[in-house]
Amino acid sequence: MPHEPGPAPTAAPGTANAPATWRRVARLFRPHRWAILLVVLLVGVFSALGAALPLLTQAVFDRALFGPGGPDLPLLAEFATLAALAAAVMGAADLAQTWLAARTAQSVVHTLREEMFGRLQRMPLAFFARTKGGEVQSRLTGDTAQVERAVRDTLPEALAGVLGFATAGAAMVALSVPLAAAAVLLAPVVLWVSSRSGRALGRLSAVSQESRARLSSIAAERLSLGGVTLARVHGRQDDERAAFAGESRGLARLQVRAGLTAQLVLSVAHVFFMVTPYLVFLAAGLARDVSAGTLVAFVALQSRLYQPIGQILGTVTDLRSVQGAFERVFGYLDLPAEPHPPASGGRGPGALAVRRVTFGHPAAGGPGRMALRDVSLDVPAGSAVLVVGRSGSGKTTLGHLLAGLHLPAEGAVLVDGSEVRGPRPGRVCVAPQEPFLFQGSVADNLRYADPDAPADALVRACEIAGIHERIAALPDGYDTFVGERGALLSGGERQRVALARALLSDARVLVLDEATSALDPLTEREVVRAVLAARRGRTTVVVSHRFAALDCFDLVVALDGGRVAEQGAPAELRGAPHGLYARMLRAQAVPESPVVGSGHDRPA
Ligand SMILES: Nc1ncnc2c1ncn2[C@@H]1O[C@H](COP(=O)(O)OP(=O)(O)OP(=O)(O)O)[C@@H](O)[C@H]1O
Repeated sequence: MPHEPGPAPTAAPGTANAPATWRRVARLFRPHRWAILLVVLLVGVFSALGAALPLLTQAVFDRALFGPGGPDLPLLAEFATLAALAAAVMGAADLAQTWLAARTAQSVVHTLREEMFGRLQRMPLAFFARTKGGEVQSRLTGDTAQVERAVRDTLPEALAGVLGFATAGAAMVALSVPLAAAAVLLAPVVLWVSSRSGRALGRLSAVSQESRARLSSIAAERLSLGGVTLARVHGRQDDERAAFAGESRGLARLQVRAGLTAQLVLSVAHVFFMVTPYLVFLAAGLARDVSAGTLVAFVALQSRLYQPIGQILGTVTDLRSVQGAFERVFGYLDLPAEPHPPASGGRGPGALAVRRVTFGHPAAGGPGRMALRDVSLDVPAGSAVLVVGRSGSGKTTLGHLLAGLHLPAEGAVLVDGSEVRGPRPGRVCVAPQEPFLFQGSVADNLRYADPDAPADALVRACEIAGIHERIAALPDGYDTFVGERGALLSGGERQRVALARALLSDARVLVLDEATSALDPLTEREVVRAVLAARRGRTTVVVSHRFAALDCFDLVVALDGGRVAEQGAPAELRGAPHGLYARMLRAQAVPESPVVGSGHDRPA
C-alpha cells in the first residue's frame, strides 16, 4: 500500500559530516577529472614559472648587469627573451586554467541546479505548504552560485596558493638556506592570526547566508500582490518595512564585521610583508657572502611566499562556507521525493473506486487528525458526482486523492481497476478553487494542458467554461498577457480559464474542486451545466458548497467529519429530511424574511 512520505522537513538537513560531504563532492566532480587534472597541471606550470622568474632576476643582477666584466648586453637580451617567453607561457596557462575551471564549475552547478529543481518538483505537496518560497529560491540560486564560485575561483586559488608557496619556498632554499629561514621566521604568526580570523569569517558567512535567505523570503512573500494588498488593507506597510529593515540592518552589520575581519588578516600580512625584507637583509649581513642579485631575488620571492599564505587561509575560510552550501544543496537532493507514478497504461473509461481510504495530512498532527476516515465509494464511468459537506469535512482531500496528489495511508483509490500511485496526467485532472495561472498569454496558459491544441479547441473549451466572450473582448484576445499569477484577470475569470485548461487536458476523470466558487450563482449554474453536458462519457466529480445544476448529477456524496455521511441519487437523498444533504439544501434556500425581503433564487 503506498504511503504519503512522512512530514516534509522545512529546511534541508545538512549532512553535518565534513568527510562525507567532501567525498560526495568528489563523486560529483569525477566526470570532470581530466579537466581538473589539466587545471592542476596548468596551475603548476604557472607557479613554477612564477618562482623561476626571481631566479632569473638574480642571474640578471649577478651575471649580466654587475658581473666581473661589467654589463653584458647580449646576455641581458637573452634573459629578457627568456622572461618574455616565461610571461607568455604563464599568461596562456592562466587563461586556459580559467576557462577550464569556469567550464567545469558551470557544468557541475548546472547539473546540481537541474537535479534540485527536478527533486523539488517531486516533493510532497505538504513540503510546499510548509517551506518558505524564498528559502527554496535561495537554495536553488544562492547556494549553487556559491558552489560555482568555489569551483571557478576558490579551489584554483587554493591550488595556486599551495603550489606557489611550495615553489617559492623551494626557490628560496635553492638560493640560500639561512635567508630562507629568515624569510619564513614570521610565517607562524601570520598563520595563527589568519586561522583565527578564518574561523570567525566562516561563522559570519554562515550567519550572513541565513540572514540573506530570510531577507529574500520576506521580499518574496510581502512584495507579492497578495502581500502588498494585505498590508495596505490593514495599514501595516510601516511594520512590514520595519521588519525588512531590521533584517537588512542585521545583515549590513554582519557584512561590516566580515569585511573588518578579512582586513585584519590582510593588515597583519602586510606588516610582516614590510618587516620580513629587513630580517632577510639582517641574515644577509650576518652571512656576509650574499650577492645583491640573491637579495633582489629573495625580496621578489618573499611576496610569492606570503601571498599564497593569505590565499590558502582565505580558501580555508571559503571552503567552510562552501561546505555549508554543498550540505544545504545535498540536503535538498536527499529529501524523500514522491516516486514517479507508473505509466498510466491507457486511458480507460474512467470508473472510480475508493476502498476504505483513511488519510491524514502530514502536517495535521498525527492519527487523531485524519482528514478522511474509512471512505468508500463506487463511481461508474461517465457519472456526474456532486461531493458536498461542511467546511473542513475532507472534500478537497478526497478530490486530491482521486487525482493521486495524495496517497492514502490506508485503503486504496482505483481508476479503472488500477490503483492510483501518483498523478495520472491525461487520466485524472483537477481544476482547483485557487487556480494557478503563470505569466504569459491566455493561450499559453490554456496550452499548458495540451501544447498542440488548435485555436478552435481553445475556443471550444473556453465556451464550455463560459469565458470565451470575455477573452475575445480582451485587448489581444487569446494573446492577452494575464500578468503574474493571472493578476490582470478577475478571480472568476481566472477560475474559468483554469477550468478551460482542465477541459483541454481531455482527462477521463475531471475533478472540479470548488472550481467555480468565485462566480455568481447564475453563471456558476450555467458553467456547471455546460461542463456536465459536454462531458461525452467523462467522469466528472464536482466538489461544491453551492448546489448548482442539481438535476444533472447521478450521485451525491455527503461528507461529514471525514466520513461518508450519505451517498445516493440526488432525489433519494433529498427525500431523507434529516440527512446532511437535505439539511444543506434547506440551508441554502433563503427563507422569506419580513425584514430583508426575498426574491433570491432557489437552488436548481
Ligand atoms: N495541507 C494540509 N496540512 C494539514 N492539514 C490540512 C491540509 N489541508 C487540509 N487540511 C485539513 O484537513 C481537513 C480537510 O480539509 P479539506 O481541505 O479536505 O476540507 P474541505 O471539505 O475541502 O474544506 P472547505 O470546504 O473549507 O474547502 C481539514 O481539517 C483541514 O484543516
